[in-house]
Amino acid sequence: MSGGIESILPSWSESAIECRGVCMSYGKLNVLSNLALTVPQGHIYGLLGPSGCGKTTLLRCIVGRLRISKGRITVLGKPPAFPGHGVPGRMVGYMPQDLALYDEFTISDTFWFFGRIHGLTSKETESRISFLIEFLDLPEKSRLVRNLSGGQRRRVSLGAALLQNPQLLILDEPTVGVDPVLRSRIWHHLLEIVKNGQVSVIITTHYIEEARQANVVGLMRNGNLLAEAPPEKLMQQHGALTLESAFLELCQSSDQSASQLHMNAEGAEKELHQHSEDCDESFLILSGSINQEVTEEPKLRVDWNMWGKHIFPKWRNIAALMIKTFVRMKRMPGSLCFQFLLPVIQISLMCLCIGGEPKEIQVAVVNNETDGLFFSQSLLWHLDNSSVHQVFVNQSKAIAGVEDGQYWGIIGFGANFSKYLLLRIMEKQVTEQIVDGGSVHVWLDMTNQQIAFTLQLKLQEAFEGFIKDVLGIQSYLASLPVKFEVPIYGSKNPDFTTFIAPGAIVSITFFLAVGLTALSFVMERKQGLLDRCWVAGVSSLETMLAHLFSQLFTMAVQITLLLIFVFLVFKIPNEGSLVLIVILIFLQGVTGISMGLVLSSAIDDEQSANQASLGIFFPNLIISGIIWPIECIPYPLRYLSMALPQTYAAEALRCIMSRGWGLTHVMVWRGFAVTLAWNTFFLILATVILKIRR
Ligand SMILES: Nc1ncnc2c1ncn2[C@@H]1O[C@H](COP(=O)(O)OP(=O)(O)OP(=O)(O)O)[C@@H](O)[C@H]1O
Repeated sequence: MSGGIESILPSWSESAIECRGVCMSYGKLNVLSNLALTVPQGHIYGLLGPSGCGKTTLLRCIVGRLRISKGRITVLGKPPAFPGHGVPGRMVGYMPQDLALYDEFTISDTFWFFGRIHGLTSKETESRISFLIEFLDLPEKSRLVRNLSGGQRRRVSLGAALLQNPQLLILDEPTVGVDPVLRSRIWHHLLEIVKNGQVSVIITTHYIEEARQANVVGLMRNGNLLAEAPPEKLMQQHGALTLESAFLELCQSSDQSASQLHMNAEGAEKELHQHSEDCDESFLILSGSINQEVTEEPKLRVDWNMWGKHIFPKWRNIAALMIKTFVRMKRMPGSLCFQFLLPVIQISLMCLCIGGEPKEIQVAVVNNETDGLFFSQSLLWHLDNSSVHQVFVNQSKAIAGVEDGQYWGIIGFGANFSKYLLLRIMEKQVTEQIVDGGSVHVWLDMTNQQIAFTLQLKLQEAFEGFIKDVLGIQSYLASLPVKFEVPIYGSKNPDFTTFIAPGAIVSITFFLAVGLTALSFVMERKQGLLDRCWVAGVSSLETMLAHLFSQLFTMAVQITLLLIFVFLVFKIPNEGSLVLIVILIFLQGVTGISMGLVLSSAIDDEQSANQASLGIFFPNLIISGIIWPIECIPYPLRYLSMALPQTYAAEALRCIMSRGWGLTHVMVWRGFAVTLAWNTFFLILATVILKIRR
């Protein structure tokens, strides 16, 4: 059997594809075992076999998308993904089984997209589009792919593979769902393009009989090639009238060989040898015999190039991918508005609902004062009416009201409140009874900390205002012996919104970027779009960069709207540099994108991507000191908090906005440094995972 298929098939000097001793498995599932296959240059090769036998897997190994564990593959003279090789790239036209088309594209957009990647000129693209539309009987080129029928989509997908007139066509079931007339036209076209010997085609099909038009057919079963020969020879050999019956016969004899091998390995080996000798003149190759020979061949596998086939990114590809993203955005205005407005909605809700002062707190007032001064009344006038709603009732109704949850507390005055209060202020020595009678008695429902704190604060403010009224310039006599001077940073009455806003801005930007990146990559991978672009010559680095650049545009709009709302609408104070604020938020967005890349490289379906994004969101929000100061976090967790991407970034933004600090302060540059470090880490991690999982 030396020389393999080349020695027995007529007049093909070179092979377009050569596979020798190829093994490939998904985890423990061995899909290709010791497989040998030769696609002669300038011929059509029909790869046949039952569902699940490994045809698609083999094609993906041939285009370099899957890594083989053993053996050798040569495509157009070099291993796939060899540096500088056009496979993947312009030399190969790949039509995957799962169509892999952008639903939001029109037919014309689809061809333009692949045309840009292959570096076709506008004129070339236009003329190919006109030809393909006519040849593949496609509807108007302005029709959206998502509105096409299954068969029409399949033809668009075939058109994308034919677009650049590649030297090698790899077509995974291009004729499924295509009517017999068009099927015959497609075969006719394939026969035409291979005529001059420059183009080779490997095609899989479930319609075994249509493969009779191929120059060679390979019959695959259980990851092995049972036979490889011109169809007529194969039928002749088995005395079969159809290719299907020849295939059945081959399967049966392969089963018999396998069971005999199982019963008596030595005997079976002899038999196989005899059988292969018998077949030597018959153009039939049993995979067992050919494979034994080639497993000894040196293994040549290129796996150093994690990015595909070129190390330096091509701007042409990045531009094509960015145009793709913008076209898709244009076609999905609802989704675009959602992306732009979501951060604004989130920050607005946060500013409106968190950190504000409670309003209309119902409080029962029990005023038993009977003397003529009515200081109690004067003090109640100073109580902020917008926050505290006073309801005058008697003692028993007040207690019952608090117990029923009707009031948040009771403010009580004794019968001699005014008299005793005056005595307390004026006299040097007073009894405890006078101090007690001159005090406002407050019973609070303390189950709601924020409301209870507000009531305490409002009563304190009311008392201060009242004392000023009563004592005028001598009011200091009744003040606390603690004086809060003008604050060094911030205002005397800080609000919680000012504290939470910087952290909220950072986490909204970060998680939106995580979610959008992870989802878009996972969806594209699932639909086979990433694979198809990769085979067309786009490297993973270019895909990442294009996503980053387009996402930066989205982020620019998001951040502009976010800051307009934060500073102009909600008037959150800012003492620092707007430039630093914008850069830090952008960097956090980029960290989010890189984390999204990590998730999408590790996760295969959108549900898991959503779960992962959500799963990270809440713990991160809680532990990063965004909602509550990190000083409240117990120690082991505080170390974890410090290591998270948002803790120091939120702190830095807070320092810029509230204290007006710049990069000279450690708390500010530390936020930038940690953000950049996380960026680098996530990008390296995504690259490593992509390399491992490729
Ligand atoms: N990503 C994957 N992970 C794990 N197993 C896989 C994966 N892709 C395919 N397989 C398995 O590998 C085997 C071969 O699949 P493959 O898609 O190559 O078959 P096929 O011959 O192309 O089938 P069909 O004609 O139905 O498309 C099948 O058992 C399939 O379940």
